[in-house]
Amino acid sequence: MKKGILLVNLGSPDSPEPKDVKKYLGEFLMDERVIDIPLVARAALVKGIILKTRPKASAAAYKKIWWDEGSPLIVISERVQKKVQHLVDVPVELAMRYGSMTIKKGLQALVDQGVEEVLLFPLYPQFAMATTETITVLAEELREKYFPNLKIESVPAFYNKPDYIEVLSESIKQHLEGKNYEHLLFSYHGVPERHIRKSDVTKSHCKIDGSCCKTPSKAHEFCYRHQCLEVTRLVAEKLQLEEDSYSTSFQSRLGFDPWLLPYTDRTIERLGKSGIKNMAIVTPAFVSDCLETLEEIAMEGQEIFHEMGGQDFTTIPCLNDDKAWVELLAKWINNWATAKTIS
Ligand SMILES: C=CC1=C(C)c2cc3[nH]c(cc4nc(cc5[nH]c(cc1n2)c(C)c5CCC(=O)O)C(CCC(=O)O)=C4C)c(C)c3C=C
Ligand SMILES: [Fe+2]
Ligand SMILES: [Fe+2]
Repeated sequence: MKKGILLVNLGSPDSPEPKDVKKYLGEFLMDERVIDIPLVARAALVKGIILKTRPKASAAAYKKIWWDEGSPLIVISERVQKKVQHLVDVPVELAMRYGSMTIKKGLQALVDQGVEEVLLFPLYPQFAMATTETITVLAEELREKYFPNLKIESVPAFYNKPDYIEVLSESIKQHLEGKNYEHLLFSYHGVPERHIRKSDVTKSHCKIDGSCCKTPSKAHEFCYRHQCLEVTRLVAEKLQLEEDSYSTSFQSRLGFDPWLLPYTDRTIERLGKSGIKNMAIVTPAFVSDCLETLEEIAMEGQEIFHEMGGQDFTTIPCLNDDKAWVELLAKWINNWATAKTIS
């Protein structure tokens, strides 16, 4: 059976203009695994409220980070795809969950090359209903409808794979070389607390406050919060960070529901107020820099820190097209193509 790979990331609008941002946000936020409320209520919230005001504000934010070649998230993902393709013998295509570079087009491109068995690779280290799950569910729906003879296997969350932790830790170490930072903040994209409860396969493990996340449980295979906390713990162990010199927070909350705590903006504020002058921040829920890292963290986060009296704010880039990361992706893909396992 001829094999092929489909790398999948989140997606971006076609341009930073409000009309394109509105179209993109409409598709993104109407996903039942992103805003997980009944359809009628979701449509009223998204179309009746969010899309009336947010596209203009989001478009202004996108304009600040947009590159000549396009959206950073897409341009970086394309660079990764091309570099990985040079290192493996199977076809590698790239798709986005939302926007123009659809998963359907990605699967079609592989089928057109004679591929019969696909490794679907969501580019997210941690599992979340709003990221990994929505990709695998949509790919399966498309397979049933358009590609019934195709076999699709998905890469599960890779947050605790030793070789991933090694590559991430090394990248953080390199970017902190020569920096006299006092605190390293691990900021992960947030999700509503409700999402964590919904993904609890045991239906009884999750305590939301995080007290459960250190108790071994089957629930952790699908617990975003546990997986984020584990990345922080494993990197801190690898880099031998001193206790109290690092912490974890969650960014980008939307709406009024409770999201995972503590919030990144409040944490930066608190660190600045507490007299920390030099801080660094890393964003390991994203493998590519994007609006949430380049604008919300590197611009807004820095501004908050400075307003609170902080001085040096170091933002560590995502893995992007880092050589070691590309080589690791290629290694996993080659392992799957030859031995059917990515380890
Ligand atoms: C770990 C990855 C992500 C999770 C989990 C996630 C959940 C999530 N996001 C929203 C709402 C928005 N996210 C937006 C941008 C955005 N989100 C992610 C990743 C995750 N989102 C990325 C990589 C990006 C950047 C995309 C880019 O083009 O660079 C936005 C749009 C921007 C804005 O208006 O702020 C929204 C809205 C929800 C509701 C959610 C729920 C679980
Ligand atoms: Fe998001
Ligand atoms: Fe937990």
